[in-house]
Amino acid sequence: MNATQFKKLKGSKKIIMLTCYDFSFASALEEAGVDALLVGDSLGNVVQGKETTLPVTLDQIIYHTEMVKRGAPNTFVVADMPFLSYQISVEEALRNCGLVMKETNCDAVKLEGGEEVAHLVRRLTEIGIPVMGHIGVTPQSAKLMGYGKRGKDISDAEYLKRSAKALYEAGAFSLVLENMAATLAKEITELVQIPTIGIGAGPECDGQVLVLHDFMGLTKDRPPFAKPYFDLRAELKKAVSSYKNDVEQGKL
Ligand SMILES: Nc1nc(=O)c2c([nH]1)NC[C@@H]1CN(c3ccc(C(=O)N[C@@H](CCC(=O)O)C(=O)O)cc3)CN21
Ligand SMILES: CC(C)C(=O)C(=O)O
Ligand SMILES: [Mg+2]
Repeated sequence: MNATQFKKLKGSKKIIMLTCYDFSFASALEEAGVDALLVGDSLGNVVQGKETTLPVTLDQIIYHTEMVKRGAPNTFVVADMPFLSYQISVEEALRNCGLVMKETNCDAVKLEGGEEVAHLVRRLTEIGIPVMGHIGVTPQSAKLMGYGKRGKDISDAEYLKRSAKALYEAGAFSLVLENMAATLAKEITELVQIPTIGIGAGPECDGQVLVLHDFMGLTKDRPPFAKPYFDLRAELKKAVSSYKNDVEQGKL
């Protein structure tokens, strides 16, 4: 699937997306039938144990994306551009996004920001790099804006709607809507002709994304909107105790 085909999923099916950071999970998630994998800069939190996504480097995103695409060669894989890899200048952004495409075989890049990055989305699209936008809570600006729900007052809601429109018009093939009022996410989903992928943005988006470790019930602190579908922490405790019994009873 290419990004133009991905775009056409709007209105035809709900898009199931998870984050992923390595080969084995990528392979298992492809087999499980997810539509798309995001190599999120959330790897800073769930893989590296950092407090924010800010320390994640371009090399780390390349390293993880290359492994994920190898594990899921037939799945749409998006690389999340890390902080400072696309904010300095259009030239640096084109070089860094291009490098990710060259070195990982991924299918698209994602970058955070609203109308203020639309010019960059247009340039990337012009050179053949598909861009997924990301508005609402944007963790790379959490030191400035925090993680609180977006779009609660009229001026923020207007900014987010203008931004969705600007990113769509600049050529973005899809938009992540993170932690925003569900009514606003619904309006944005109706406003743009590209699929919206929600996380904490209510049920009316065209698809949903969750951080894999939250989804599996592995993270201790997860955002209030992240619903676990498995209790991996509890299952690991049970499995370790069963392993311990086998070892102690000389069964191995
Ligand atoms: N494990 C994990 N899951 C995620 O979904 C995730 C990450 N990490 N790291 C990158 C970003 C950060 N995200 C977050 C993190 C926290 C809140 C959160 O706690 N929101 C509260 C308000 C907190 C505040 O006001 O400061 C809320 O009620 O919305 C939301 C999104 C989503 N992303
Ligand atoms: C939460 C998703 C959308 C993300 O950007 C990430 O995992 O880094
Ligand atoms: Mg991210």
